[in-house]
Amino acid sequence: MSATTPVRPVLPPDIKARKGGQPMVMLTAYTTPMARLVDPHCDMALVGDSLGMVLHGLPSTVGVTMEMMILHGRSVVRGLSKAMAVIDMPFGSYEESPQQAFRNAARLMAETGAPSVKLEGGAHMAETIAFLTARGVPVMAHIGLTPQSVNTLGGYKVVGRDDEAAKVMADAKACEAAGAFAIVLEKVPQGLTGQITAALSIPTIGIGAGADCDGQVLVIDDMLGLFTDFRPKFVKRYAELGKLADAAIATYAGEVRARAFPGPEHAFADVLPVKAKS
Ligand SMILES: Nc1nc(=O)c2c([nH]1)NC[C@@H]1CN(c3ccc(C(=O)N[C@@H](CCC(=O)O)C(=O)O)cc3)CN21
Ligand SMILES: CC(C)C(=O)C(=O)O
Ligand SMILES: [Mg+2]
Repeated sequence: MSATTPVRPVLPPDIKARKGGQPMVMLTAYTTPMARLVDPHCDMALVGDSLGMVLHGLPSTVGVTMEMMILHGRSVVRGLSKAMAVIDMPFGSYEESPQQAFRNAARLMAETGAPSVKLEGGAHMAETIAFLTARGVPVMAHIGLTPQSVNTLGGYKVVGRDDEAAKVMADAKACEAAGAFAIVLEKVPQGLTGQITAALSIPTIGIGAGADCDGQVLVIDDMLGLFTDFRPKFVKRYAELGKLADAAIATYAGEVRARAFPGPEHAFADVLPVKAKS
């Protein structure tokens, strides 16, 4: 491509068109440097509200605010040149009414530059998804385990076993009918994931939902071994960066205490020779 040809950004219709193709790749990113690492390899970068737990030490995603999502969303968008940003709507910013959801989604998009939002909920959010989609807000839905509802669900358990399966399928179909461009399936049994993926004309993106999805997403700090407070079964560790960092910090601490760091190569020469005292 010539230097004068602008790279056309990936937009939600491009993602939607990849239904049934090669699996799409999505990771979270919360900052510019992480976005730069994710961008060349991924189709989408998720500014997940998991940032509340991973970066801010919150006990769940319930305490995440619009201000936190905007600050991190801006940071991520600055680091992307190829992958499409998706930004989570935080708890309390969209559930009240379609109007509240539009006001906050528009703010997230306008103030971060992300071309799409994600919100948790199935059939009960369908009216809101349709309202947003009709007004220029592309929506990725998130069903199955919806972490913002941890207090009503009572934990981060599998959703959609036994008699619950029909409800998850109905949620998926309701989100599709409402105009969602893709759906995240979290901690859904793999057989049900396959049925949902086959039944829908929009892509499914799985996390703990097995292989039968149109794409996969993970929290980047989990797969890099940087976040270790909990380790769901669905996380595969591709690196142990937390362990590498611990070893590096321990070495630094030892060298400082032993006066082995800094060495002369890390220091600056004086302009004039320091005169020896006579
Ligand atoms: N770092 C991180 N990774 C995530 O995947 C993630 C977040 N944070 N924050 C928001 C939600 C919360 N999620 C979670 C959190 C914990 C488990 C977990 O501990 N799962 C265990 C079983 C727990 C149970 O049955 O109660 C597992 O083995 O899957 C799963 C998903 C997924 N999301
Ligand atoms: C786990 C993913 C899907 C998410 O919603 C997040 O990172 O907040
Ligand atoms: Mg989330």
